[in-house]
Amino acid sequence: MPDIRYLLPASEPKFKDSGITKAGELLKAWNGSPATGIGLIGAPLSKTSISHSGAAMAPEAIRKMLHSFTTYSVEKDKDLKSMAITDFGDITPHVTDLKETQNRFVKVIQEVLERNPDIIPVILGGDHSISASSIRAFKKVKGPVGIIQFDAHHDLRNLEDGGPSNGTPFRQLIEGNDIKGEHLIQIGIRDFSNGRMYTNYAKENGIKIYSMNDVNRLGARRILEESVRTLKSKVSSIYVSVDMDVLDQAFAPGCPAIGPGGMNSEDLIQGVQYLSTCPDVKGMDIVEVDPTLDFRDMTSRLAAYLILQFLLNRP
Ligand SMILES: N=CN[C@@H](CCC(=O)O)C(=O)O
Ligand SMILES: [Mn+2]
Ligand SMILES: [Mn+2]
Repeated sequence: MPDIRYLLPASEPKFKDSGITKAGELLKAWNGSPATGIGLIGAPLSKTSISHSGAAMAPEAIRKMLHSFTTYSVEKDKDLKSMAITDFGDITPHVTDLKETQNRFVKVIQEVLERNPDIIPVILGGDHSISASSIRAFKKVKGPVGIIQFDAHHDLRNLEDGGPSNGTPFRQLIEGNDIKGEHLIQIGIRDFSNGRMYTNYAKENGIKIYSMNDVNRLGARRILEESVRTLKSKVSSIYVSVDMDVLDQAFAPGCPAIGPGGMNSEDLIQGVQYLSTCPDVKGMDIVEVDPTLDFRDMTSRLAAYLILQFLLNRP
């Protein structure tokens, strides 16, 4: 670029405050050597969604929204500016072969985890189908895994009606013997969003359900403390799966399956912040954000904020 004062590449921010670092600046492309800390992996797949979804565009939108935050937490008086978030990029889906795409997701995430044993992966969906691949890879590398799933839905649908979709990831994991039912805890399950057959399937398989009434009665923090305590006595690591439709529609307009009566964003934020203090929590995904449905990037921005909260208490 020719050296003319005030003439900058279009991609550069138009204003730089010398006292502020933007959270987007923490993203550092993986250089191939073993990384530590939080590592982002994009899993841009939403052709597997039952409802119309553009969630494949979420990894890009969420990364962009990191630039709307600074690195400073006023609550903790802590600046994250010297930390890095390793960006592993996005996994390339096959255009038409969804099973091939899901296999690729397993293989790539497995290889990233094997070559970076100390990273805490944050996988950005994509619709919720990606969690079946991601948790399968996670278990291959880390051993028995317990799951804390934030979701309005069980995602335990039968596989005969539509094959592996965003409604089936936890059914696939149970039927594939990747996890036991007792290693899955579902938080935020809500009315008129599920079928009795699937709630019964959850109960018969020992899955612990905290409905929205439980969240309102006990508080997310107490539920998470109980969940971490239960899981850590049974498994070697905990994976958190955040389906953003666990939130009330007022907080997550960019999810395909929005509805009323869900969690508020503050409870989810505090919950993720608490989970970031738990050494047994070794991975997370954020799914079901569709930037094409979103309003003023509210849902992508909240997803980016959750990543920062997840980073906040890491050494
Ligand atoms: N992960 C989302 N699962 C929901 C929504 C499915 C959809 O409509 O796309 C479910 O199975 O009901
Ligand atoms: Mn859901
Ligand atoms: Mn889901």
